[in-house]
Amino acid sequence: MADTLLRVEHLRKVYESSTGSVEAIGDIDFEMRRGELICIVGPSGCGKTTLLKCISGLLKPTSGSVTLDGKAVTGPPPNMALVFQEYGRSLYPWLTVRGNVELPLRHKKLPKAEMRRIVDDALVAVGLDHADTKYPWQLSGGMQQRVAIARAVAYQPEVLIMDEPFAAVDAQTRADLEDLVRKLHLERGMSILFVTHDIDESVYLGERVVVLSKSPTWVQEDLVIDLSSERDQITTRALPRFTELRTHVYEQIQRAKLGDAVRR
Ligand SMILES: Nc1ncnc2c1ncn2[C@@H]1O[C@H](COP(=O)(O)OP(=O)(O)OP(=O)(O)O)[C@@H](O)[C@H]1O
Repeated sequence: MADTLLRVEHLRKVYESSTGSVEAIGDIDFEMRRGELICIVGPSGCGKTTLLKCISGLLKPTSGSVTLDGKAVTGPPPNMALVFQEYGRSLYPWLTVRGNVELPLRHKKLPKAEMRRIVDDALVAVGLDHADTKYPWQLSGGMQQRVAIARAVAYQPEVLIMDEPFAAVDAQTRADLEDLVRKLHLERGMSILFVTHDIDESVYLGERVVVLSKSPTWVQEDLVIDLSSERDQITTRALPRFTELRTHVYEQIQRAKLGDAVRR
């Protein structure tokens, strides 16, 4: 694939323990181009977190490989950022918003003015430029998740991995954060791999939706989302094509749950 950023090849993961072994990932293969926004969906417990842990170098696969920007992933890659569902646990309560966003940049030893410029830019990008001196516990859940996203933006990773990032916020905040992700992708060309349980969210956000089978998982479908890149919560979700796509993904997940999809 031209300009491949991330390549997952024949990835398999079996958890071994004293009580036996669990094959979480059967055989996963997919590629992501630079600048793409891909959503991953699948039935509950199918192996999404295991897959992300292998991609982010936190877990060693049993076999197969992950390659980022041409380099084999054998530990957490420096050019990757992660945003998780538990924003409360990913922010340091004793640091201000600015301090939290700055933290991963500190080892880059940037001149002070450059660091300030990058952090200011990231805070503006997520709409938190007015809140830089606040502490996480003074912010709403949605604002805290914006801080986590600003930290990832400031770090300027090659790829941003998001694991169910909006599962713990209310519906209105979730819609705003989805639009923030679309904006970062469109305006900054960020490459984003986004795992979600929410079928509508996957179709609204993604340029592709990768549907995983039930565990031990494999890629049941890799669907191109042929909606315009300019999306908005009201008109896009009201399009007949949006409804067709979400119905299709829904049916695929039902098949995945039943385990009746046949691997070609
Ligand atoms: N450390 C572990 N040891 C043994 N089995 C595990 C371990 N972690 C996960 N599993 C098993 O691997 C399978 C996939 O789990 P995983 O958490 O990756 O799925 P998931 O799709 O992220 O789940 P959810 O939809 O609940 O977020 C499940 O059967 C789970 O019980």
